[in-house]
Amino acid sequence: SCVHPDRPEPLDLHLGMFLPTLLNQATPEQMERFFTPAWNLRIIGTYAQTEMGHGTHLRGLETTATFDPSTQEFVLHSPTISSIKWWPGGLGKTSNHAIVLAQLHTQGRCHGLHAFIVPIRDMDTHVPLPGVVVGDIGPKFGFSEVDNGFLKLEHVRIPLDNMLMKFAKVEPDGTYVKPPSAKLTYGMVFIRSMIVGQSALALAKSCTIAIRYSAVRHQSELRPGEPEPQILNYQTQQHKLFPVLAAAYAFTFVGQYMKDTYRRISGDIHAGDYSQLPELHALSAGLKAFTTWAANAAIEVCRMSCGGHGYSRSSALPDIYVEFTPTCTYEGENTVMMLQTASRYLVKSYRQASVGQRLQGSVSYLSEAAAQRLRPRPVSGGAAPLSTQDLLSLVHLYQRRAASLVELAAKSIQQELQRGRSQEEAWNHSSIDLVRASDAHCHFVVVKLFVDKLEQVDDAAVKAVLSTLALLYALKGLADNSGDFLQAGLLTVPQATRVSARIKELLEELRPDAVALVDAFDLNDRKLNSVLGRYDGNVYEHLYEWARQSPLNATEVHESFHKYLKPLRSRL
Ligand SMILES: CCCCCCCCCC/C=C\CCCC(=O)SCCNC(=O)CCNC(=O)[C@H](O)C(C)(C)COP(=O)(O)OP(=O)(O)OC[C@H]1O[C@@H](n2cnc3c(N)ncnc32)[C@H](O)[C@@H]1OP(=O)(O)O
Ligand SMILES: Cc1cc2nc3c(=O)[nH]c(=O)nc-3n(C[C@H](O)[C@H](O)[C@H](O)COP(=O)(O)OP(=O)(O)OC[C@H]3O[C@@H](n4cnc5c(N)ncnc54)[C@H](O)[C@@H]3O)c2cc1C
Repeated sequence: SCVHPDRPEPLDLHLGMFLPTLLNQATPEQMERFFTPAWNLRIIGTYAQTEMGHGTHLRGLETTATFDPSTQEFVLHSPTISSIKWWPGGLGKTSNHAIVLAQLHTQGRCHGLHAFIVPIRDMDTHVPLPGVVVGDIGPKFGFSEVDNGFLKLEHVRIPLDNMLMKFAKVEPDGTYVKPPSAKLTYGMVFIRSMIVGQSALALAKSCTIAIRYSAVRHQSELRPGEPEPQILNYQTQQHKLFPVLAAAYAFTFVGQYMKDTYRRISGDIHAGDYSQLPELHALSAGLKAFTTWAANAAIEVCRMSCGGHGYSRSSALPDIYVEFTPTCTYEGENTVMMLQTASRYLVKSYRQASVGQRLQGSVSYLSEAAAQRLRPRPVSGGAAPLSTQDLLSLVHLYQRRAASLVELAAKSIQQELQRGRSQEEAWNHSSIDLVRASDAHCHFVVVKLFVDKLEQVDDAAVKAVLSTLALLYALKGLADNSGDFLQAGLLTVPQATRVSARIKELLEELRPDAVALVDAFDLNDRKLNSVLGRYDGNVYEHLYEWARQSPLNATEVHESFHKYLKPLRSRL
């Protein structure tokens, strides 16, 4: 069948990770030897890092690469059942090479995880090479188009020059040369940055389908005796879908920002300036987790808002969900990514700000908060006046919520230490607070970027409707997380009531533009692949046609009648 755009494919890892890893970590000679044939699909590769026993804990990966100076080769080996590479996309049946992440051993010492290019299948016959046991891991929740595979290496030898050596090196005598920064070998920042844009696309597709269908679907009675209304006129339907629409726009802008930031900082890194790598790691890890969790939940809201037909594959919503949901797991499991952002960036920045350091980038607000803590608090101590119309004041509110939760997490660690717990235990007993702090930080970044984007919009009408969407996104987030704002003294109960009232007004304001706002995503019918989301709104005829095409309808009397039902009857 023709390849459908956006469906997962066996070549995704080749295109999305094998080639980018070569670009980031191969020497010019290795680029010549591997990138060119890989670009021409002579070499088809995957990124084999995860093992059956470890995905998150990279330092726990067991595959070894031991240098043999007598033959100038590395010996790649899977020492235990749990060390078998497990999950890499395209590994099972498609790839003939793999970038294998293994613990490098040379001159009797282990130097940690490094990347090695390992041929796994014969370039002509595609038969697995000697010492290579490779196959598919079996059916999954989805991703049925992709042969996620396993790879067991039995003392497989590769040349010295198959270790990606742009940063770290092994000399012919086995001497290990450290990389300029240990962080350069982690990788994965590229895909995490791209996933933010994938979250936006998944949201745009889902709310386009759900909002268009909600404009076509008529159901029940709003006013006795009147025709059944469009379900999009129900306040509850708007309350489900319009925040998703707002998030789709928000994440589109964040996805663009993430791509631009990745491009800018990876350019600096290639020029030898690694100073921004911590910010890029923290931002990509946090925003990947924040946007995928939010999008994952929102796709289900869109599906359920379409009633029974949303559960039909004809809507495309089940497939969008099944294909999107692993983004919360792969490329860095979301909880772990949130902890990375908090522990490796936010708390570290909080401590620097607390001793007066002026912070830059997305955490500069922590310096403001530290300075604020040194100033005498206002006697009233109450929440500042809340404007449900002024976007900048809402950005400031999100900033203060984030600062408050970062401080709460940092203080929790301090308190645990004062109770006599070890560093590791203190951090673990504060990890719920750490995740909350990361979530709040990312939420602030998203709201701020949405509002910043409005400054670039010249068309008054477009700016007005985008401002309404931004207001809805910010106020809905405030309502959903009112506990944080109340706990931080940033919101009062009367203000929370006003927020709820304002949200209802915004839903009403957006109703006339809702369909135009999803049309603006410009997702054609082929890309949406949804009967419910058709641009022409001609749902029922196409739903009937779609059902008629079902394989089960190839015959009027299915063979099961003769094979099972009829014999069963005769035995009763
Ligand atoms: C163009 C066409 C495209 C076509 C289609 C493309 C679509 C592709 C679809 C792809 C589909 C599926 C792909 C899925 C692929 C995968 O899943 S690959 C495997 C992913 N696995 C992970 O992400 C593992 C997650 N775990 C980790 O990253 C590490 O274990 C973790 C960071 C959590 C902990 O590692 P430690 O070694 O314990 O590190 P720490 O002590 O926490 O930190 C040490 C310092 O290093 C810094 N750090 C950590 N990670 C990074 C990084 N990635 N980049 C930069 N820096 C990093 C960290 O901040 C610490 O710094 P400090 O010492 O504090 O200064
Ligand atoms: C569809 C799909 C495609 C994939 N493609 C690839 C690929 O191409 N290449 C590849 O190498 N891998 C791939 N993976 C594997 C993926 O990267 C891992 O599944 C992911 O990194 C999570 O690791 P894990 O499965 O070991 O889960 P675990 O790390 O075991 O996580 C299980 C639970 O433990 C928790 N946990 C783990 N560590 C901590 C911690 N330090 N603190 C708090 N909680 C913690 C997690 O939050 C989670 O709730 C793919 C996975 C999927 C589902």
